Amino acid sequence: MRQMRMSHDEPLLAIDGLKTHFFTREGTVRAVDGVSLTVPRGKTVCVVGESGCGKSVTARSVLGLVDEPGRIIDGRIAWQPGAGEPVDLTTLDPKGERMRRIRGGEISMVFQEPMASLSPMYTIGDQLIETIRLHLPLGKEEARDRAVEQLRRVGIPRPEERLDAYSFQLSGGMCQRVMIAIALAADPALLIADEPTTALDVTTQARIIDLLRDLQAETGMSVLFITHDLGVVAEIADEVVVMYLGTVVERGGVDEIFHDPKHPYTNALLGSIPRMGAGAGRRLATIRGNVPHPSDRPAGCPFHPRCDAAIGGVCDVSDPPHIVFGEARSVRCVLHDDGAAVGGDFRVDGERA
Ligand SMILES: Nc1ncnc2c1ncn2[C@@H]1O[C@H](COP(=O)(O)OP(=O)(O)OP(=O)(O)O)[C@@H](O)[C@H]1O
Repeated sequence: MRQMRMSHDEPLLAIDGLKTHFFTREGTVRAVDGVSLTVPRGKTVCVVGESGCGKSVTARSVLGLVDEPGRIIDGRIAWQPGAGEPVDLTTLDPKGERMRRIRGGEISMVFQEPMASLSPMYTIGDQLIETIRLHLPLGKEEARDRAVEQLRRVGIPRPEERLDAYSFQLSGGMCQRVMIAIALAADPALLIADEPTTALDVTTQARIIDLLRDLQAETGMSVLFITHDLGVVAEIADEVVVMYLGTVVERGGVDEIFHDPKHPYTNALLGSIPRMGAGAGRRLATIRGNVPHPSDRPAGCPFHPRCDAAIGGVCDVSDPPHIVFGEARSVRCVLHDDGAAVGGDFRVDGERA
């Protein structure tokens, strides 16, 4: 079932300078603090970083799903599924008609806990058919046929029977397949997957990743995939966005990130991937220290207290420069603030982290 999408150069989604803060009694939590990234048409962009870096809050900001006491306080999220003018999602009422049509219709999301996302009170079929009828002008029978087709598409055996099952009768992997079927029910242009395999066992994880890759290739949709697992990134990404403490520290194509990482944080993340055949006695490198809480952000480069390459009097004092090497290739680090050091075509952007 290949979909034809209008091809033009603008990215499907362009997040620019997004700031989403939580105004808690204890103070302001700058969970997302100036994030810029783009999702091109038909590509999979992975957002990677340790827990607490702001990956989920970035994703939830796109769909107007930021929990209280959070608020988008700055930035733009340009959404352009067709050839017309982009809509800035930050300007839409999160509970309004337009956002409700976009959410689940044009942009869908799957979450980490499939069991928690499905209601135990209704059958799989009820929940799938409800989503289909919400977004597509189909009668009951047609919606039921489409529901069966959707379950078949995500690899659920005997889909007609499974329509009458409840989530608690299915395994975690099957529930995640159902969630993916619901997410894709209205053929969205963008699927946001927030750690969709983290709660699953390793074999099931691999199957779900394969499924998402196949569905992406079949439909031509774009995918924004959030994970802390660089092994998963290697499997599925076209482009990678590395986040640290509410900011994007590096962006690049998947090969560039794995073979030519520029930010010490990216390097450290790569050093912590378990490798096949590395030898049972070999200890895995871990990144020293922890991600500080966003309300307690260090001065200068947020990564400097954990960085082996940090320069005293520089990294602990000044914001790192944003160095742009190409459209989807950039790094925020003073180590590359020198043409001779990196070579090639680069410029230092005026914008600061
Ligand atoms: N409702 C909230 N109130 C206050 N702070 C919040 C709230 N939701 C998220 N945060 C804070 O925002 C920061 C970013 O959280 P986020 O969930 O986006 O991180 P993440 O990178 O997705 O991590 P994980 O992989 O653990 O989900 C965290 O420090 C978190 O404590």
